[in-house]
Amino acid sequence: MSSNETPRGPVDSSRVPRYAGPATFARLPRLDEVGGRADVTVVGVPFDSGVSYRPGARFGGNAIREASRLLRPYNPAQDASPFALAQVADGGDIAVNPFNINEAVETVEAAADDLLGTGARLMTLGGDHTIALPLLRSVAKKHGPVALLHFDAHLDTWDTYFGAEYTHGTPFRRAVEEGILDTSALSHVGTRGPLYGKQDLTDDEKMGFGIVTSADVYRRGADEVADQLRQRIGDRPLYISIDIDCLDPAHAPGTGTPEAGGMTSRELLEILRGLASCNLVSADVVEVAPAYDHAEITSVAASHTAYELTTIMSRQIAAARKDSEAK
Ligand SMILES: N=C(N)NCCCC(=O)O
Ligand SMILES: [Zn+2]
Ligand SMILES: [Zn+2]
Repeated sequence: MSSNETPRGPVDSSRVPRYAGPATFARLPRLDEVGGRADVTVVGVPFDSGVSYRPGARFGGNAIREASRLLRPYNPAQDASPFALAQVADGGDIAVNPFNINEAVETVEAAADDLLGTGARLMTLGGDHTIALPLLRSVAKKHGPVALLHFDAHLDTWDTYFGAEYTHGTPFRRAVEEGILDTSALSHVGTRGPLYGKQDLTDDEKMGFGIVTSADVYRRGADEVADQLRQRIGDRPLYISIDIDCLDPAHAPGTGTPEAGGMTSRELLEILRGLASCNLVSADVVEVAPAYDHAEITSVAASHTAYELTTIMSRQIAAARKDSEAK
């Protein structure tokens, strides 16, 4: 979008009831309806062949789109209208091979290359957590090694499962091995639950990760946690990967590997709002498995999470545009 064009926003819910018509994220236009170019492209990756327990996250993206019908255009928590500040559009799904993980990973990387190549930032809706690896590869091609903020019950830095390198429990070990992460700014948030052994933590720390457990969030509060994370990240290009199982199963029952004792959706949203000044280059929300959901609890939480992330990106795009116009 050039600076003098007005972004095309969502369908007006006061004219067309929000439950009518096919779902796009937040009722935004499809990418092809805005000439194939957007500032932020929302894209689904219906892939869950990398899971170690309950399958079903392949249906996550569309469940989030359905739940996002109720999002409204003004975000008071960030005092911004994200879809007016920048062109946000729904790029549909990346169609990947469910029977060949390696091929699926390659397909996601190539599709992300194409989308990022248009100048857009990506707001990806998973899919299981395997897809974070090809997304990070693509982002690193554009920005160099990126800072990573990983919200998850799990470390996802394990080595292999049944000999498989690309799974939803291993993307961040692969990413560190490939040198696509800035190892001076890696954090897990929301970590909890049983591990295979203490070595899991030793390995993870060696890779450079800091851990903010879900109990830390509860004890210290969202603002203090966000402050600490912001300091660690600085002005590095940042990728945020959000496994919805970072939330307690009470707040996100619809997921494949639930763990008790997680964050509330309020804590997650507040931490994200506290990161609004970070240079967020792309993000994902993964592991929504609607078959285990009730009353859209999980997909509503995921849709609001994606909304906050989109708002952060839109605000930065608008601010950068203003800056360059002033020059
Ligand atoms: N990324 C998610 N959601 N889960 C990873 C769990 C891996 C395991 O079963 O040990
Ligand atoms: Zn997880
Ligand atoms: Zn995960």
